[in-house]
Amino acid sequence: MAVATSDSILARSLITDRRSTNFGLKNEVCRGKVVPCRAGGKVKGKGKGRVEVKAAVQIGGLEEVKKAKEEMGLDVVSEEELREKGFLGMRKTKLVCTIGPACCSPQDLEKLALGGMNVARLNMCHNTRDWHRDVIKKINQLNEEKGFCVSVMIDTEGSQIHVLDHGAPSSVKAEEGSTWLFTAQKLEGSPPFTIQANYEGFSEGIEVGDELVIDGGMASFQVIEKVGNDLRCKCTDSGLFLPRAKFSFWRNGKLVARNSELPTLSKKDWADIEFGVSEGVDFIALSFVNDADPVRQLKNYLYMRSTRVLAKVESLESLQKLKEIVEASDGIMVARGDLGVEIPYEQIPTVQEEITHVCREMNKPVIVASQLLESMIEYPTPTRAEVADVSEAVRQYADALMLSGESAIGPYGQKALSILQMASSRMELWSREENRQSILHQRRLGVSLPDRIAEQICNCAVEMANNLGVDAIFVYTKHGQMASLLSRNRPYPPIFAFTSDNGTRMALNLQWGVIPLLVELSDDDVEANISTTIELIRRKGLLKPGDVVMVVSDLTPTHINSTAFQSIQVKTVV
Ligand SMILES: Nc1ncnc2c1ncn2[C@@H]1O[C@H](COP(=O)(O)OP(=O)(O)O)[C@@H](O)[C@H]1O
Ligand SMILES: C=C(OP(=O)(O)O)C(=O)O
Ligand SMILES: [K+]
Ligand SMILES: [Mg+2]
Repeated sequence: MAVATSDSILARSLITDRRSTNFGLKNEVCRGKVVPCRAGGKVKGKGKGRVEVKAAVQIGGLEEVKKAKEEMGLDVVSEEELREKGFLGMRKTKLVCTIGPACCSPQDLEKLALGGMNVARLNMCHNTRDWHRDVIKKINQLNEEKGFCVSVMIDTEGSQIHVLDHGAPSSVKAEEGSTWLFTAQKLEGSPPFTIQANYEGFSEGIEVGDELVIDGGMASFQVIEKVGNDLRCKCTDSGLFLPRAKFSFWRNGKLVARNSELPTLSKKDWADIEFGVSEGVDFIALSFVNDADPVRQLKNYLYMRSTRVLAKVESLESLQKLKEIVEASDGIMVARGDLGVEIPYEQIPTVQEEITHVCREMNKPVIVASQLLESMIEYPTPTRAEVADVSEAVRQYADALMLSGESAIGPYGQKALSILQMASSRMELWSREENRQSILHQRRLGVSLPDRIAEQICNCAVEMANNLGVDAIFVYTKHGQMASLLSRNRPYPPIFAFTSDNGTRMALNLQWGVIPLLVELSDDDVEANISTTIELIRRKGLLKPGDVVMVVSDLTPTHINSTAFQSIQVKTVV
């Protein structure tokens, strides 16, 4: 252990702790002995914890490139929010908006970006690839020309048994006691009381007496006869068939598990994935993941690309294999729409809390999705119950909240987004005041020593940052690992994650409390990185004298002779 200090007592007191970590120093380990070293670098000490920050020395043509990149450093929305609300007032919970016909013009997309949309979601169930391509192009333009930082996610269609044809353009009502035929055969004309399912094997394993539930409870039927593959059913609970309404079968109060017969990644999904990759999307969300295999398969396919794979938890099977799915993926979506078709409603709140907890433990970002402000698809105000649901997801420390139809087809998408924004800021403040962060336990993640050191550094850094009341945490990251380990601890101050990898920047957009910035970073000069980035934020007038920044750095060796460097430093801006 080495210590940079003007005070030999501090150095000697550290000897009592005999573990050889490399906290705050190049990792030359000496046990039980104080070895004085001369520190280089460009940071001058000025009393305890007080330093003078000098601009990094920039050389020749590099300067131009660096300046250009710096301009992309902080996105316009974070900058504005920081000016308006200060470091501690910044929203930490990330916001995802589904883009649909109601919000796909450049003007609408810009309003959503200004309103705090961090990730735009494109649901490949709907519309054409050309339409999606056009939206991606508009978002890229907003990012490049107007300084936004909006990531793009595509969401696969996946395979699910649903209504293909119900004989009407919109909804059809089923009255209690009426008898209906469910078939996979193509319908000729619009025969009454007949529903076409999308999958030939939809009735396999289904028995007379089973219950057929539409859209998780919109309407219910009892199977009264099986004719070949067709099912004749009697309506036991009246309701509506909507386009693409979902089927689930129940026996003795339990779901008859059947989705596993369908492939998670269909031919169309692979074509959509190829499309997404060629368009450079940042996230691919996989629908109806039942185990870790399709996630691994897709990750292998994406090998060496920065595209992140999110698994949607929306089936009974995915709950049974939750941990292996979380482990294999880069993040999770709690897709409550379909999940509510597969498990009884009353289980959704506890299942959501469990999933967010597991994701947090395993350090994977989690999105809580579907029906957050459902009534706003029609009305300009949410129900109070919806606001309470949103706040609960924030209280559980989900990384992100998602709008679906509220933004895709509703006329009040921007307002819905502003409600998510306000409700999350409010609950984050309350959680901080109640000191709820400290209640959360975490399991150890890392196996190798460097991973364990990184994890410990981030855990300690956040505890220190909260106790000291620092204004911001700065971290330098290649793949986003250190930034996400800090985020996992849900610190009070925002985490400014500096990276020279744009893929990492866009992926970090989904992580709680992280403001990702694209900058040119040195591979071996930590002090230069620190002074350049502090200067970058200070030049914008966002850091002022007296502000305290905690700097966490982790430099992995790039060649054999160099050493790892991991440190926590607390700097007061002068
Ligand atoms: N790209 C799109 N084009 C047309 N309509 C869309 C699009 N994306 C979403 N929608 C509409 O918004 C609704 C809500 O979106 P989402 O929750 O993603 O889909 P779903 O309800 O099919 O699961 C959809 O039912 C659909 O009517
Ligand atoms: C987000 C979900 O998936 P999709 O909208 O694709 O059905 C869901 O089911 O909640
Ligand atoms: K989908
Ligand atoms: Mg779904």
